Amino acid sequence: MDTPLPLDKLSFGNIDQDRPSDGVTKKLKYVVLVSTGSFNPPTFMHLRMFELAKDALSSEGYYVIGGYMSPATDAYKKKGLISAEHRIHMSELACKSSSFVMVDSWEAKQSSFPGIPSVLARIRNCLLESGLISRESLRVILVCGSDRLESFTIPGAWTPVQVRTICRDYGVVCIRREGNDDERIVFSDDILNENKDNIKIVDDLIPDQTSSTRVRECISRGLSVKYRTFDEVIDYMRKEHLYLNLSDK
Ligand SMILES: Nc1ncnc2c1ncn2[C@@H]1O[C@H](COP(=O)(O)OP(=O)(O)OP(=O)(O)O)[C@@H](O)[C@H]1O
Ligand SMILES: NC(=O)c1ccc[n+]([C@@H]2O[C@H](COP(=O)(O)O)[C@@H](O)[C@H]2O)c1
Repeated sequence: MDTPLPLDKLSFGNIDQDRPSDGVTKKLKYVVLVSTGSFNPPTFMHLRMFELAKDALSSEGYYVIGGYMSPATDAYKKKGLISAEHRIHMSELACKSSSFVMVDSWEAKQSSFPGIPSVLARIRNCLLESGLISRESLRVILVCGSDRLESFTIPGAWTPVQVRTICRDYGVVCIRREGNDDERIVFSDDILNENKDNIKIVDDLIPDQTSSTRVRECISRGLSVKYRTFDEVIDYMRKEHLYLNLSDK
């Protein structure tokens, strides 16, 4: 299925002006951030992750030119996962407030589960084919939370090839979640440890434990989710009667 990658929010800025003031002289690299997830529904935290990753990478001399949320396909079959159509639409509503984050619906439209390396490769290839950026100056980096990083170490959840590809060929920015000991996770796993220089762990000064599960739970109990996610997402969920009954699927 031909799904064009949206490019409208990519911004190359003025790379000299944006050079960090701490005298970092290494050549700036353009970064595109990618977050895969169910986004069932998207929350403020899903967009905050991009802001946190961008701040962290900018301070190291990288230049973040854009970001993509990649909602999972229905073939992911996670409990309570509502249709990709709704999740894509809500992710698009969530991204409206961002100057640089877009939605790539390619993964969501696949009839089988493509796996994160394929999502990252697809985004990188589309960007290179666009002619906007050269292979040497582009880095595509996965943004995730601690639970995803930890899942890389759970036997059977991923193949070693997938984890190595993600960490070595792309890189990971991990946003610490629920006070997780991410450093220990990296240290105690062979593949993560051998790629530790490509894994950046980021703490939010204001940690936020919002999760989609908790948002769904609030909705099903008739509780407010205002200030947990975007008003447009709330309006959409209300209009479409989403998550009212958690035993739906
Ligand atoms: N509060 C948070 N702090 C750090 N990372 C988060 C947070 N919420 C979500 N993430 C990360 O966002 C990515 C996409 O998450 P996902 O869509 O699975 O949301 P979730 O809140 O974990 O969902 P669910 O509760 O349905 O499992 C994952 O890498 C996840 O770790
Ligand atoms: N082995 C794999 O490739 C694998 C395993 C689990 C999750 N995922 C990814 O995680 C996303 C879903 O995330 P959550 O389970 O956090 O909602 C999907 O987009 C999928 O790409 C991939």
